[in-house]
Amino acid sequence: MIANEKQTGVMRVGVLGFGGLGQAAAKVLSPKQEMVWTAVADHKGYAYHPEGLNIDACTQASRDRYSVGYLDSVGTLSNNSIADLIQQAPEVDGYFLALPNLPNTFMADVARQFIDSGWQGVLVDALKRTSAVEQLLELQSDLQAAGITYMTGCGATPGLLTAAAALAAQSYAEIHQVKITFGVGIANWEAYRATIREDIAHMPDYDVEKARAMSDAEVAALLDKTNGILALENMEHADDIMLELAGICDRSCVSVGGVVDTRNPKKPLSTNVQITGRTFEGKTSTHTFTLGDETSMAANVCGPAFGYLKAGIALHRRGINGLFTAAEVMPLFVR
Ligand SMILES: NC(=O)c1ccc[n+]([C@@H]2O[C@H](COP(=O)([O-])OP(=O)(O)OC[C@H]3O[C@@H](n4cnc5c(N)ncnc54)[C@H](O)[C@@H]3O)[C@@H](O)[C@H]2O)c1
Repeated sequence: MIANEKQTGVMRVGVLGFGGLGQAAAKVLSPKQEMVWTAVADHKGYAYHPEGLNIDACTQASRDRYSVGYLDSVGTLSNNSIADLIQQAPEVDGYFLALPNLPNTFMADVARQFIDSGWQGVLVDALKRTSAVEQLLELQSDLQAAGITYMTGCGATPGLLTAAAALAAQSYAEIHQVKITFGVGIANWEAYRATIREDIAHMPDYDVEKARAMSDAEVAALLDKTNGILALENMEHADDIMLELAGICDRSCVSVGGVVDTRNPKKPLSTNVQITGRTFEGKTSTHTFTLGDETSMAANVCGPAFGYLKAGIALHRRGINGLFTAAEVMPLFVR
């Protein structure tokens, strides 16, 4: 058995959702010494082992039988997998919520399940929509009272790029514009069903409910029409509210758009954030932070998510609970 986290320094980590991001998250964790992956849930079941889960066995169960709940000895099938896992695994220090936010109220509902359960620890999400983060803000005092430290918007965008904007803003006396442009390349859309549906929801004539209700065949037919490309602009993205909450600029100064190629792992363009402002000397300038083209969406979401999980655990240990965003806390590198 792994001794208590405070004695060993090892943090016990759970991943909720075992799709594209959840499986990548488990791979990101596997060489880490400071974190051990002990819990996972998907929509049909969960698996838990206090000494760590076997990534190959979990991936195989998910691929061949569509749920980690089928795993021998560590797996349990459940229609209420998140609530059941929370009860079965009280010593998990923190969870990465790699779950679809479909409907747009889902993540706030999951947060309420944690609040009601009596579990205390750290939650990290990679939420995208402004309105989803607004729902979590309404839970601020409940999270504090429950002893939960919740880090929201901690993926790539929002997340890494929002944090880069917050850092770059320090050169300026006034921020005029933050422009985020992302390029994502994935070999096949079915590896990231929720991500692609949530992106489709931003297209003209679509919304979250319409995209959520689409069958796989309908998604494939839409992608056939666009040659596998989703081009998105002026998206409702929580980078805006996060930078506003951090006191950096009004949300109207922030814009997010990008291109997703669902048929080619090569990025269609380089992901970047441009921060334009005026210095104290009156000069207008732009800082640009560009992600390396070789880094995948999964690397740029899961790396930051665990960096913020570590930062959240440090805050939680100091008795600091409640909701934080990626724009107000520095992620801590996980060794
Ligand atoms: N912020 C960012 O930069 C960023 C980037 C990419 C993706 N995302 C977000 O990450 C999320 C996950 O995306 P994905 O493509 O990996 O999803 P996916 O569809 O590949 O996987 C979703 C997983 O969640 C599980 N699940 C669904 N409902 C559940 C429930 N009620 N209880 C337990 N498990 C449940 C499914 O079984 C599956 O394992 C999406 O919301 C997406 O928007 C954020």
